[in-house]
Amino acid sequence: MDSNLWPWHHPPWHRWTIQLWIQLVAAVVFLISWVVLRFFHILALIKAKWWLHRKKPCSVALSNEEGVPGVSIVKPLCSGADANLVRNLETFFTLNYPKFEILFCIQDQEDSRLRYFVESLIEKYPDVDAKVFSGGEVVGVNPKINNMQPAFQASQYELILVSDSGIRMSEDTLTDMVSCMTKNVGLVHQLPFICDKSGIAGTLEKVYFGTSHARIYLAADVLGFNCATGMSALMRKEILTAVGGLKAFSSYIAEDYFMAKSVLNSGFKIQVSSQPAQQNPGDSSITNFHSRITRWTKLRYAMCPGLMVFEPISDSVIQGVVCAWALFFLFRWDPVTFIMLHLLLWFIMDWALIHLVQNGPLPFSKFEFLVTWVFRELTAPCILIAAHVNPSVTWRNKRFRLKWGGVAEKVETSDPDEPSLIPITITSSALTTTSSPSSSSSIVIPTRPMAVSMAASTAMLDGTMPVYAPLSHQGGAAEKFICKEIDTIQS
Ligand SMILES: CCCCCCCC/C=C\CCCCCCCC(=O)N[C@@H](CO)[C@H](O)/C=C/CCCCCCCCCCCCC
Ligand SMILES: O=c1ccn([C@@H]2O[C@H](COP(=O)(O)OP(=O)(O)O[C@H]3OC[C@@H](O)[C@H](O)[C@H]3O)[C@@H](O)[C@H]2O)c(=O)[nH]1
Repeated sequence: MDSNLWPWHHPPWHRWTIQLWIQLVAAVVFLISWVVLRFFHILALIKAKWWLHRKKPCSVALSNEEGVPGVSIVKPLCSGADANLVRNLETFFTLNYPKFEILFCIQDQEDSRLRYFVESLIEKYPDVDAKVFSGGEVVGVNPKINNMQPAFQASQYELILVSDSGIRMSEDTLTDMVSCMTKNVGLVHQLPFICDKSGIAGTLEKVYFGTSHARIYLAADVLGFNCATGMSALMRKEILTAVGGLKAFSSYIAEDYFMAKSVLNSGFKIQVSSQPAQQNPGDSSITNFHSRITRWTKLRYAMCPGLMVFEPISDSVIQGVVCAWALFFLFRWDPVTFIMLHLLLWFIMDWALIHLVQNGPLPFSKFEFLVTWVFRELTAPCILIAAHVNPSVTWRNKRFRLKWGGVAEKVETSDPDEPSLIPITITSSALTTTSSPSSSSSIVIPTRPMAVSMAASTAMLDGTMPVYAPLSHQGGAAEKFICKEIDTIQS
């Protein structure tokens, strides 16, 4: 090739410095990453279009008990304010699957609030086989595994569904998942998604799980990478038992990734179910969302350090900037025009993807989507940076240090995140008319509004304790939550 011809604005090849060669290699790598990411985007769209929300779940019709595999549903529950908990749990009692048991795992033996909620539901649905385990068993570092251990050991069926506390089910979700568990499949997981919610935090979560997360999750699934998250995962018990049961995963915080790895190592496939997971947390906030996504990023970096390079390159803003530079370096293309076109294409593909994942009208306008999408894409690089700043992870007020490979160790702290407790008597009529608390015992309630409402509702429903809450919550959100909670249980 005539060395003066290309790239025409640089000196001839034989006069190139090391620096120019490095720039050339970087430019080519960036442009390849652009093509690869568009390919991932297209794969995700195809998978979403042809796999998600299919009318007939997978292949088998599972309508009666004959020959149907039984499912032990393990529900790890731990204290924390969540106004949707009862409604979410109730959806497991109304599943139309013919053969299942629900094993509730209450982490804290003293947690009378959770016990009350669970026992009320068990009483309301006497035909559903449900049991309560409390206190867990310490078999390792991961508190979710410790919490689930007794239930796992007592489980009677061949399939285990690990289902996090914030998950809702439609009547046919379990049927859909089981029918995806074909002969060579060992784990069926749900694409994480989120229920419709009003408010900025709900919109942000929906935009994230419907675009950025769904893109990489579905593409990874098509390409056969292990991407399973453990919020809703149906597994063959024999595979877990063969590697030592849940205990085998207790040294990791990302137990979900390692469970899926075991399934793959045992020669089985993992399969994404056709219904996305319906996360329905009652305590959505932008802060909660960011700390959760940062925690997940830290877990991924510890497990697969290569992602520290690949994830930034696959970020829309970072990729736009580096590719704009690459095209300028190689062809003197206008960087601003490229970035605008790049973001527009990315936006349109994300818009199409979220529609496929949602499979119905979105609970926000196009304008709200645009604003939230821009916010999410601009803050995404900050999350990647934040994951490097502090290597320890905080999960439900417990802190862990991650080692390379994903093994975790607990960091003993004085729990700075633990809310301070202050008891203040509430004197609202909305509270006092629904129970007659005795004054013989007392409870202290955290200052956070949601926690106040939940703790107060327990006391109300028990009818045995006086109710305390900060005066600032009287007549406000706390009371409304309490009344809603009581209605849900009593109806
Ligand atoms: C030029 C090439 C660009 C390649 C870009 C690759 C970017 C990969 C980014 C993310 C990896 C997949 C993330 C899936 C969502 C995981 C959500 C999550 O973090 N969940 C955790 C908590 O539940 C869980 O413990 C983690 C589970 C899976 C972690 C996956 C790790 C490694 C997978 C490697 C796959 C790379 C290729 C992806 C191809 C699309
Ligand atoms: O100390 C704990 C923490 C959590 N859990 C349970 O673990 C489940 C997931 O907890 P959260 O909702 O706080 O966390 P996430 O949704 O981020 O979890 C996700 O990341 C970490 C993985 O181990 C999980 O499998 C995955 O679902 C819940 O059911 C929760 O009750 C415990 O039982 N004990």
